[in-house]
Amino acid sequence: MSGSASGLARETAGEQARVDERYDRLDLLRTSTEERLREVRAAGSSGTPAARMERDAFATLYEDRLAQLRAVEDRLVFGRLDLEGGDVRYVGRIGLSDSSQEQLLTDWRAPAAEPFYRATAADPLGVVRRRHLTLTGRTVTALEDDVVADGAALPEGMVVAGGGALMAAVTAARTGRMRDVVATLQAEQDAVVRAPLPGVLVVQGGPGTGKTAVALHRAAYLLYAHRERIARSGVLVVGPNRAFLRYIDQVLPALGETGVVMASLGELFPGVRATAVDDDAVAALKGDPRMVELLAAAVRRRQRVPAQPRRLVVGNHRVVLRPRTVSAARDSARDSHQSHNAARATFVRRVMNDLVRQLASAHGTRSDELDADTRQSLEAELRESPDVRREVNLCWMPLTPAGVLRDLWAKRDHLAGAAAEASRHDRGWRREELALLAREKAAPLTTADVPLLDELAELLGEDPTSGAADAARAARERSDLVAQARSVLESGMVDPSGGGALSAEGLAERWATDGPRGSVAERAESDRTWAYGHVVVDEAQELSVMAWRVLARRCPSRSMTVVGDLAQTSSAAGARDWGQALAPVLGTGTRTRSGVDLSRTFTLSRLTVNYRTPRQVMDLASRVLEAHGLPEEAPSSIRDAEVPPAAVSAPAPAGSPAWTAAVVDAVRDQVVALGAGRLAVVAPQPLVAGLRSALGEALDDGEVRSVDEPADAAVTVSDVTGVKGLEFDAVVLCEPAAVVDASPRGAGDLYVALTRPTQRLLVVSSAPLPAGMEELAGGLSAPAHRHG
Ligand SMILES: Nc1ncnc2c1ncn2[C@@H]1O[C@H](COP(=O)(O)OP(=O)(O)OP(=O)(O)O)[C@@H](O)[C@H]1O
Repeated sequence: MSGSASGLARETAGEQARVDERYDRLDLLRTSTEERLREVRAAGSSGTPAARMERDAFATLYEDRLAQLRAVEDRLVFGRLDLEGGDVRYVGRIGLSDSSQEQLLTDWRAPAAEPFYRATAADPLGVVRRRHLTLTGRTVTALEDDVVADGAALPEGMVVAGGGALMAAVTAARTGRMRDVVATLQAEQDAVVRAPLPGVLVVQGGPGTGKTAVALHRAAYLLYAHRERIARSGVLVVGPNRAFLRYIDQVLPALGETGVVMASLGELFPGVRATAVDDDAVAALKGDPRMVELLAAAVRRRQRVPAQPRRLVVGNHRVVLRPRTVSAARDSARDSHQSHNAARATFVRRVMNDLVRQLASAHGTRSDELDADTRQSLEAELRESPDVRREVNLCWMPLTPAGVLRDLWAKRDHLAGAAAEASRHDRGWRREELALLAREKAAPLTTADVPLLDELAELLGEDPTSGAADAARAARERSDLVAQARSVLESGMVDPSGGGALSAEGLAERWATDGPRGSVAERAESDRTWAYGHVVVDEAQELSVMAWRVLARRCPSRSMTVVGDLAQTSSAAGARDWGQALAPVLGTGTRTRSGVDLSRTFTLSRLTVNYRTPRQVMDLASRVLEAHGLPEEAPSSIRDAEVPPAAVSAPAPAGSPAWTAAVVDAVRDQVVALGAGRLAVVAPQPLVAGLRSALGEALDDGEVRSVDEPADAAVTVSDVTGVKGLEFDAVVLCEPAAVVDASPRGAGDLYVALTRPTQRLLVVSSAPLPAGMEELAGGLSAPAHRHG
């Protein structure tokens, strides 16, 4: 069933008029918000502090609203539902109503929009026809209809347009930035997006199944649907590295959400931005649960008892720091079960008591006769003594996480001693393992160090002398200020112009839950002990036990969305089983004294359709998956490749000049064949630098980039780790056998590399192709033949 050409033209013109009406409304809201912002700013910095704070608060609010209204420009309206009974509902990025409060546009996250994603012929949810509108700029360029109700039930004269909004979206050339998929979210994805807030939801899905897309849409959905519960505590999205976060950073703003905190694993500790990466084996050790005991032992070993009594000069007198006294003080400080820095006060008090007694008797006074003033002056005398300060500090120093960690890696005796002590509680540490962990004191902190810093921060507590304490204090002060600002607004100061989205009620309600925009993000980022309302983890299969422990601390409510693919695990500390990986989050093994199991469970959802990779490429990747016995089934693709995957055999060993020339030739051919679009050259790590410089010389200036550079480069050269989670129109994969051999999880890496292209895959290899790729090997062509 389909409409005639003229019927379709009429239909399109009708939709255009409706779309124009909604953009007009958007324009009006923007103009009035701009106007209000101008007025607030024009008032300048005059008036009482309360009035200034009030204006600041309004300015933030208007800026926030304006940013949101601007962010939804692209594809503001994308859906229409024709409902039984004749009602029509438009679905778009935000909710809009006209001046008489008639709903013009339904926010995609509202319950009323759900049938747009969920209605099926079997369960039409009251929908007769679902229409996808494709816009270019503000112009309607295509319509596509699904008849959801029984065709016979269609109202007379209803036009049904063909098209392919999903196909158009998945075949579009990639820009290097992820786009939202709100217009074409599929039912299995929508079910994940709208899943209930509480608990741990694991989304297992093969490559290209939209896990990242779904995770981000879910964050936006939760902030909309449960704003009152989580806006104040915030949502944290964790990705593997900065390049990945840059790739996804436009999705949430386009969905109207700007206050989400995005962090890579290396940024989860306030004040640290670790980008250095350890070798696999070292990272695996740093992610090992044995680290918990090792770090605890390292801290305990910094609570020292001198082997011999120490004579200390205090003015003209002498006192003795006795090992027995220090040992007793240490025991009572430890018994307080406080963190190291907090318990130091107990330790010092106990030691000082003994020293005060000695000094009193040196002065000829009995300590049991001391009045408070005398006691205070004796203590002051002791504190002024450099000997006392030094020796007491040596026994129980205030410590910082970074200081302890650097010392642990740099000082052999520290590490060996802590390992020996930890081994009493835990499986022992082998000498070779300790040798791997050793490092120069000046070496930069790595991403795998970050969870260890967090663990140490738990053991050490706040160091009153460190910058972190200042930052936490500043965050608390800011938080107080925000509370004050909120109360000013709540005390009756409302927007006098009223009406529309910024009505008095709306404003008051909003301030009660939100505070000024950015404030949650700012506070959360600078406060290690911040408890997020929800945490979303992408590429979750790569996280070590130690990293999961950090996330468990950041999210005491354990409301989490965890997305990943066990078949793509490449880090040695990563997951092979979700239940095991999540043990630190679920509290697995936690029991009450009477044996009641307190551990939580998680809900598992699966995504099964690959929207990225063409069928022929995915088939190849599935054969690799099977041949190497990787867990999980490959997803099915929704479209065929225009060009099937191919392989060329390189004429000389990898890395040689002739090999490099063959790769450069292959890349040049692909760039030409691709036209517009992005290409990745993926190679084993040792070959990356050579390829990057050869391609830089051979191709046009500025065309070749590493993944760390701006993502819109035409050609990216990277190892597999760098392209994880990303996608490219074409991929030239070099030396797949070496990718497999490079690490115990090499087959997973090959699977990742093979599933990056949206259109073309070309393999260049000097060695025989690995298991699963035999069919491609059958078609191996020598470059000379190819070019001949
Ligand atoms: N419903 C959809 N409509 C249109 N495009 C979609 C849809 N779902 C996913 N995509 C597209 O498919 C591609 C893959 O999505 P995404 O990167 O989220 O997958 P992934 O499961 O995280 O993949 P990987 O595990 O390989 O990192 C993206 O380009 C995304 O925009």
